[in-house]
Amino acid sequence: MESNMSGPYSRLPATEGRLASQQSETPPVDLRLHHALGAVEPGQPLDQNARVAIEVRHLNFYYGTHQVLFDISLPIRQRQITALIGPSGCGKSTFLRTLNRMNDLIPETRIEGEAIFDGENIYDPAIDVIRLRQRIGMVFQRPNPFPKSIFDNIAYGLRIQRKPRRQIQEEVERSLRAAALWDEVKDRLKASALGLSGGQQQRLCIARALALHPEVLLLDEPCSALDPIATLKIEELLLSISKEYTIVIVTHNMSQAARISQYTGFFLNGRLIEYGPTAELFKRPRQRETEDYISGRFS
Ligand SMILES: Nc1ncnc2c1ncn2[C@@H]1O[C@H](COP(=O)(O)OP(=O)(O)OP(=O)(O)O)[C@@H](O)[C@H]1O
Repeated sequence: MESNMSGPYSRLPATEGRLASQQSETPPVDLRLHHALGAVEPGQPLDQNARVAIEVRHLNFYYGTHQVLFDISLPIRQRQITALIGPSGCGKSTFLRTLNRMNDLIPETRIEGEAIFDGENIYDPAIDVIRLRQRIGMVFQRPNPFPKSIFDNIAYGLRIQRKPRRQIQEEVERSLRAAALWDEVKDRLKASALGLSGGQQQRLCIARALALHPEVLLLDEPCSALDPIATLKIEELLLSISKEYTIVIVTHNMSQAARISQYTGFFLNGRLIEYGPTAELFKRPRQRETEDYISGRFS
């Protein structure tokens, strides 16, 4: 066990939004809603003054001739957590990867529209993509530490940036502390990162991203390979760093979206059906499809 379940999380179920698809019978809607929302109000308090970090406008995306995103427009607000939910294959991950041009690595993809970040269009061919990915970091579904020591995993990017040794040491500690991992690993920084538990590895990957001082952190189902306790640790960590970082998280776990985010976007078949404050989207969805999804009528 990585931690005691205490504090506000002790009352919350860690039920996956995919529950219905894993059972032969769909649970009653009110039970699903209970699972989705838990015993607390959905949604973190909004910062009403939060600026827009990334303004996405009329985004279309194609794999070859296959269009998978249709006219997506939404603001990603600064130092708030935005959750992206929706059934499998609806385009959440593809959308997330458009935000730091990770899709560029996939051949024969095409994008239309724009995403304005710090006054520049992310899709402008003149953008320095390496720099963009430092400013908009990414953490993936499966923890993917390098087969190196814990220290070297964090130091890797800093060494590429030719940071002085002393600064690297400070950054390693700062990042591991921010990722709530320092106390667990401070006595074995030279040990292989592959010896850490799955949850620790994922926090290491978050620390590795934070070491490069990103402004935005994109997380693609970061807890899907983790047990409920490790999942709650990641959620606590995201809540603590969201005061400093803009976070966008793809999740299949509706209770997770309801617990940790200020804003939620619901995707279906490549379209953004609804976007808004998490509390409103979960309590008073405006679209029938959103209501059907969050109440478990399909998954
Ligand atoms: N590399 C790729 N090449 C071609 N098609 C792809 C590729 N990646 C995803 N797709 C297709 O794009 C669509 C959207 O997929 P995407 O992974 O973005 O959805 P998702 O909502 O994140 O799904 P999941 O929740 O299952 O991860 C799907 O039809 C998928 O098959």
